[in-house]
Formats: sequence, C-alpha cells, structure tokens
Amino acid sequence: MTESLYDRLGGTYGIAGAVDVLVDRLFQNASVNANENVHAHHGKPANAPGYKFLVTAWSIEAAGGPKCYPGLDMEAAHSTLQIDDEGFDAVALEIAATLSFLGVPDAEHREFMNIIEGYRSSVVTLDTAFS
Ligand code: HEM
Repeated sequence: MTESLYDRLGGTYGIAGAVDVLVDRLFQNASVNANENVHAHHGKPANAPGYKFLVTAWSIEAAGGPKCYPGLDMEAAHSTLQIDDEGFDAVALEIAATLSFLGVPDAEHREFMNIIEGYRSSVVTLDTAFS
C-alpha cells in the first residue's frame, strides 16, 4: 500500500518544519500583504506562533494524517478578507516556493499543491477578473 502524503512529507515534524518556513515568508511577502485585511493579521509578528500551529494542524489533516485541526473551516476563516484570485495565487506561489526550497520531491509537491488548489473557491470571495 502507498504511504499517505502525510507520511511522505515527513509526518508532523516534516509538515511543522515546512509551515515554520512558509509562515515567516508569508508574513514578509509584499504581494500577500497588499490586501489590507490580510496585512492586519500577517503584519503582526505576535500572530505567527498561533498561525503556524493552525496551518500545521490543517495541513496534517489535509495530507491524510491524524485529525487534529481545531480551527475554522476554510470558508469561515477567509470570509471577511476579500481575497481575489491574485491574492490566492500569491499565497499558492509562496507555498510552492517553500516546498521547492525544502527539496520536497515532485510527486509530493504536485499532490500537495492540488489539495491547495482545491480550496480556491472556498477562499476567494472577491471577483476582480474584469475590474
Ligand atoms: C488553500 C489555501 C489556504 C489555506 C490552507 C489556509 C489556511 C488557513 C488557516 C488554517 C487559517 C486559520 C483559521 C482559524 O483561525 O481557525 C487561516 C486564516 C487566515 N488566512 Fe488562510 N489559508 C489559505 C489561503 C489564504 C490566502 C490566499 C490568504 C491571503 C491572501 C489567507 C490569509 C489568511 C489570514 C489573514 C488568516 C487569519 C484570519 C484572522 O484570524 O483574522 N489564507 N488560513
């Protein structure tokens, strides 16, 4: 039987290590923080530890690991942030860059990015395609 994505990403230690790098990059990413609603959260260094915990737990579950995520579902978590496709792409790019930076192999990289892409319609609430 194939190992779960969770196991192939190095389990809780592998995922927490990647999220540690990712969140530091997201908090400093000018494109991500161009949205002032996002910056109100990501602009405060004191939010980093709790956010790392929540994103780690979410990722563990999403990758097929143990159920441990205590946070909001993706629609509720982002409903007031007015995220458009460009804002989503900026975060997705940073996730992909982090996986690449850490040397995650192609198959696992693609599988995790497919999971992320699957949540685009839950996270994006602002249609700016023609504005
Ligand atoms: C599939 C992609 C994404 C995942 C898996 C994800 C994951 C999460 C998680 C687990 C939380 C915590 C929820 C809670 O408080 O219970 C959260 C909150 C948040 N996310 Fe995302 N997120 C995604 C996309 C985005 C994007 C594209 C942005 C910005 C452009 C963003 C910005 C934020 C912000 C600012 C918060 C904190 C909201 C607050 O508590 O005030 N997220 N996200």
